[in-house]
Amino acid sequence: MRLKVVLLGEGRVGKTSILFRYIRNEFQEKQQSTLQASYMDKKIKVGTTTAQLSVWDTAGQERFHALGPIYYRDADGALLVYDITDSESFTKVRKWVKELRKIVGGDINIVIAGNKIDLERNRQVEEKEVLEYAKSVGATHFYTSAKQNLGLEECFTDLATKMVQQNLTKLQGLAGGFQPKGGKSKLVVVDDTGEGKKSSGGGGCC
Ligand SMILES: Nc1nc2c(ncn2[C@@H]2O[C@H](COP(=O)(O)OP(=O)(O)OP(=O)(O)O)[C@@H](O)[C@H]2O)c(=O)[nH]1
Repeated sequence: MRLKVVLLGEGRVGKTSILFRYIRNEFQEKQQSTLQASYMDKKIKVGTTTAQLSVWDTAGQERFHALGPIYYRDADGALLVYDITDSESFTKVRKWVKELRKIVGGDINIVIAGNKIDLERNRQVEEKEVLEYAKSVGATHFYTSAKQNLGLEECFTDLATKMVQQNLTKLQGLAGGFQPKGGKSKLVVVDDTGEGKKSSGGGGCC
């Protein structure tokens, strides 16, 4: 099962760092700003299902905001990242949630990550506010540190679990759609040649 995740959030909150730490276990103190979106793949196991995650990193700077839909419109899930030392970056999360719900729809899976938890002493975003907000929009919230490799496995596992469950439910729904009301499935052959009698009786082919 292939699943697409998009990382969204204000510039400098740590999206690229989260991606590099989660997939390659690398971290750079002087990570450059993203100018072009890119993605990395990772296999993840959820129960008995193996999913191939394509995790897309997007540019957070405001001037790139209009590009957002290109990356998120066919996403199965979004990881919305803010920096716990920057309250503006949390305000931006609220905007992303509204935008995603409006454009992609209510069923996109959302996880919120409060990054840079290693800088707790400089915290600007109140925990109570974040947790209440996350609950109100049906998202889960995790604290992460790309620098110290904290919370990332939990974050992606939670998002992957939601996406896999949603996909399995959709697949079951589709399979159910082919079941005739009577229960047993029947193959109905529709003859559109106008010579139905000829082909159905004789046992010959074509
Ligand atoms: N202390 C600390 N610094 C971090 C952490 N994650 C990222 N950084 C630093 O924050 C800065 C910005 O990180 P990026 O990963 O480039 O942030 P981004 O959200 O991808 O930024 P844009 O590409 O501009 O959207 C870099 O200097 C990182 O080293 C973290 O968990 N803790």
